[in-house]
Amino acid sequence: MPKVLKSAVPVEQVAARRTDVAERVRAIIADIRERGDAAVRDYSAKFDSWSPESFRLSPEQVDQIVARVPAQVLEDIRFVQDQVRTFARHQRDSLREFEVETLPGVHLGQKHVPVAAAGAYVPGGRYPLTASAHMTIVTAKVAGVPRVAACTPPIRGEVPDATVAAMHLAGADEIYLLGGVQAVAALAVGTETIGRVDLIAGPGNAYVAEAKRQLFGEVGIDLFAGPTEVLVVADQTADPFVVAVDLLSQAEHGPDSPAVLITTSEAVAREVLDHVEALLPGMPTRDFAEPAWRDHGEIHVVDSLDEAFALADTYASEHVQVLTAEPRQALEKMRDYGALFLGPGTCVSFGDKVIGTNHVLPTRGAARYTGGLWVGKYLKTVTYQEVTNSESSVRLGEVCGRAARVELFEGHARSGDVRAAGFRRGELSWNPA
Ligand SMILES: NC(=O)c1ccc[n+]([C@@H]2O[C@H](COP(=O)([O-])OP(=O)(O)OC[C@H]3O[C@@H](n4cnc5c(N)ncnc54)[C@H](O)[C@@H]3O)[C@@H](O)[C@H]2O)c1
Ligand SMILES: N[C@H](CO)Cc1c[nH]c[nH+]1
Ligand SMILES: [Zn+2]
Repeated sequence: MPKVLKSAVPVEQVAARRTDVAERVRAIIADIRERGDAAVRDYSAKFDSWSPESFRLSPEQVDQIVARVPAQVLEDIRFVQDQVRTFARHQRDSLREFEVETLPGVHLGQKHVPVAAAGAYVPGGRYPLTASAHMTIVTAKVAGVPRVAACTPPIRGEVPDATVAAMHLAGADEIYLLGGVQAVAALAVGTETIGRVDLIAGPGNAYVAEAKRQLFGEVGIDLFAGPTEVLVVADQTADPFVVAVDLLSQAEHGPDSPAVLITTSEAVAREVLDHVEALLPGMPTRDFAEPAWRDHGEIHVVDSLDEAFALADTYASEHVQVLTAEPRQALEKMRDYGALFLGPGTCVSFGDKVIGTNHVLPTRGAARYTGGLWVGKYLKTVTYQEVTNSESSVRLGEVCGRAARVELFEGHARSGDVRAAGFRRGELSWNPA
């Protein structure tokens, strides 16, 4: 019989917190629309103790910051950016542009055009999320975005040196030390000093994710990528200590980060619970991990792996770590997740920091309808058409006239009529004299 060994806080409590966040974000966006840069400055001072002369870093400031970063850190940034770039290039090369002739002289085509300007949000209010610079900016540049305006918040008034270095090395065209709703809103609506962009990509806390959600439409967004989530599917072969470490590795992101275990082994579940309790007090980030585990930690014991995968799908979790004897089964059995981590040889932290797949992933159920950030999110898949055969123009014009009139669209019908009649009588041609 399925059993719940640990459950999370009731959904109503979570919903109430979300409503509160949504209202605050709405008020900040409205204020920035009205007062522009002055409001941006006020919120940056309030939330991040940061109110410089200019939020944009000059090339000289960037050079000074990069010079402060230890050589090993820069080498690691370059290594990881190479991994991210390699994977992103494969994604780009997998995209097909084509033109097909569907009727004589009827040419239909598809192209992928990068957005002209993208905002790359690199989070970091609580701790530096340097790796998000690789994920957002390198990927945008592989997609061919000409203007990438990248924002990251200072951390309690301090410049995140490694993150700025990563933004620079990734190829950002503009770097702003600005975070939160104020950064997202400025990029979306444009202020005197920050030019508006066409699309904003990147992860963030509940405020950042909600700001992107509210501004969607006025600006494009990559996906809903809010507070981190992890779900582990484990059988009796899993090492309970590894499971506990992996759950806490993501719970440390913040007090609103869910960590869920679904296992077929009650013995593993009980050991995991003990390890988590033992590990938590020694975690330097326990201020985030403890409330996350207390309020959003769950342990479910189920009867079979099929049941485990089916239950896991209902969470549509951002990350799913599979620690079972045959982890690749998950590729067939699961549908709803941001990314899968198969077997004990890899982990969510590899995806977060080093391996090369993109760590900007859907949260709060968005994995039901989207995958994570990738080259394609910066591209617009557009179509075009051309007809170079008069008989086809006549035929399409006649069908168009009839089809449009069924829907009472007389204006549309006439566009079809003039082509049908014009090409039939030879009054229309491709090279008019
Ligand atoms: N889903 C993903 O792909 C993914 C990837 C990486 C990180 N994340 C998430 O990103 C988040 C990073 O969080 P963070 O806080 O360190 O950085 P952040 O950059 O997302 O947010 C920092 C900003 O939050 C704003 N803020 C803080 N308190 C506020 C309040 N009370 N009202 C309004 N605005 C407020 C501040 O303006 C600050 O600049 C974590 O939740 C992490 O889980 C998600
Ligand atoms: N786990 C985060 C995605 O939700 C990504 C990340 C970056 N650094 C640490 N973690
Ligand atoms: Zn992480």
